[in-house]
Amino acid sequence: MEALTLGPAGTYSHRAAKAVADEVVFTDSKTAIVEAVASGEYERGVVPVENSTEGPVTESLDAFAEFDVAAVRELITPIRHALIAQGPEFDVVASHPQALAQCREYLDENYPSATLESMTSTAAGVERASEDPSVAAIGHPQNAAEPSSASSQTESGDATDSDLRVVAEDIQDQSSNATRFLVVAPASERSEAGGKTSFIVYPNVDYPGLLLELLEPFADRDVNLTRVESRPSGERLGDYVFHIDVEAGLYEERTQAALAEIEAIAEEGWVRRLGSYDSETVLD
Ligand SMILES: O=C(O)C(=O)C[C@]1(C(=O)O)C=C[C@@H](O)C=C1
Repeated sequence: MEALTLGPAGTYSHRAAKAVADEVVFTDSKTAIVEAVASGEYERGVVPVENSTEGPVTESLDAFAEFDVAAVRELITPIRHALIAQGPEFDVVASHPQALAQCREYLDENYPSATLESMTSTAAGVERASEDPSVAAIGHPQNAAEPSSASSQTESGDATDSDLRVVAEDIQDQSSNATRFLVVAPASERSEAGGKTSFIVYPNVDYPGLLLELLEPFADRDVNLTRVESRPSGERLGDYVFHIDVEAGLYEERTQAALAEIEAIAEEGWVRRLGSYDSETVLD
């Protein structure tokens, strides 16, 4: 099966996608991944949704609220960042904003005067570092070639891709840094089977105790919530869309009963079931 994910080759998304697809194709936006799966252009998409250090990947969450897709699998992968450059001297550190944020303390301590540059992905930062010796990237260590020898310089002395080296390893601020990805499929493949369920609620009303009312149906049935995230609806200030994950499958009577209560509370808005899925840890 083919999966669309964040490129170019070498991103953490690529590494996660390899665990579920024979062929991985790339784009440079998470919204584009979800949209392409919703429209049926791709059978599967792999998008990051949450990091243990930096929290939600908001672009992915907003895309789930905008486009109708099913979440069919969860992948959790440890994220161990390396600093990759052509040499130890550089002025700029280029990476995905999530990766820059996950290494904030390390960068403040070791490279306080470096300029931080946001890229569409960690691997895009590596490409940038391969083209410019004044730029370092943050990404998976395998994006760097072995330390270069003099023979890997071009005649002009320009650096080649193989001049990239790992300047420092394990630079993430938290050693347990991990990112959670969801594998998305067309809405028709939504499943009721699995140990976890994700859904999105837009109540389109606001009154004291609303959030409590939305969560109580699960507490009442002893269903554990694993995540609650509020995102602005974009309609008006203070108006939210709630992303809720629970540790129960849609096949379970208690999940269906809780969701029926929530649908009644959100009758002015909408509830989208992303579906149920199982979770697995993908190493490397
Ligand atoms: O840039 C990448 O390598 C990605 O796959 C994206 C992403 C993200 O958006 O969270 C994925 C995992 C890491 O947490 C850092 C970046």
